[in-house]
Amino acid sequence: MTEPAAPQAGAPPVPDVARSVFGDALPAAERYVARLAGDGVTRGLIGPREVPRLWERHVLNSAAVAEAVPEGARVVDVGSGAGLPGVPLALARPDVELTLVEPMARRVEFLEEVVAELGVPWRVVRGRAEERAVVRTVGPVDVVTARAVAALPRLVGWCRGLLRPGAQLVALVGARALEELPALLPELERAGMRNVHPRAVGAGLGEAATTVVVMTRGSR
Ligand SMILES: C[S@@+](CC[C@H](N)C(=O)[O-])C[C@H]1O[C@@H](n2cnc3c(N)ncnc32)[C@H](O)[C@@H]1O
Repeated sequence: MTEPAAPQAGAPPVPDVARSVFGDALPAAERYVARLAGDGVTRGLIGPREVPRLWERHVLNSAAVAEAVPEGARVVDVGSGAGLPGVPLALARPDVELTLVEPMARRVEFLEEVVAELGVPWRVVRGRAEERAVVRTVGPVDVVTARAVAALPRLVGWCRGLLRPGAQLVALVGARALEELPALLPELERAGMRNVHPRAVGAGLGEAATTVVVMTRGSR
């Protein structure tokens, strides 16, 4: 995929667990982290205080999503921002076919540069998930991933058109969204989603372990 990464000034050290998560793609993951720590900060995509915790809080936390994604899935990462969780997911799981969807021009530019630097076959699409042109270009897919994009009911409304019936939405959520989940179930079901459940992922990744909410689009 890419040559081994040269150590970069300012890039945080690689945690041991990253080797087992990324395997042969570790050099590519290191390049991505170096780019986030450099360009990502100067261009305002990542806060400078995030740099020391880029691996655990962002990259490994995103790669943990891989556990909830079936083999060979067509995946769209919606509201990808600087590439999270899509980029670490697809580096950890080269079997998936990844599209990154993001409306903001400077973030799209960053994502296109990441794809070019890593020499990977991912698509970057500029637009909002719910736009007809985006749905026409991208969908329908097997899995939509999202981190920190919107509350679940709104996210479902935006992503429905991208999900084929039976496809899954996998959303990384914080503690508050998890607490609110039981109260949201009727609304999510009215929006056509089935089998909505939280799933712990990334056991063994230390502080990068997290929870995703997984739900399946029904047939209507
Ligand atoms: C808080 S950022 C999170 C970025 C990234 N997922 C992460 O975890 O670092 C939310 C992102 O969602 C994008 N976004 C907002 N509304 C969107 C929509 N309707 N469709 C796709 N992306 C959207 C924003 O441009 C922004 O990049």
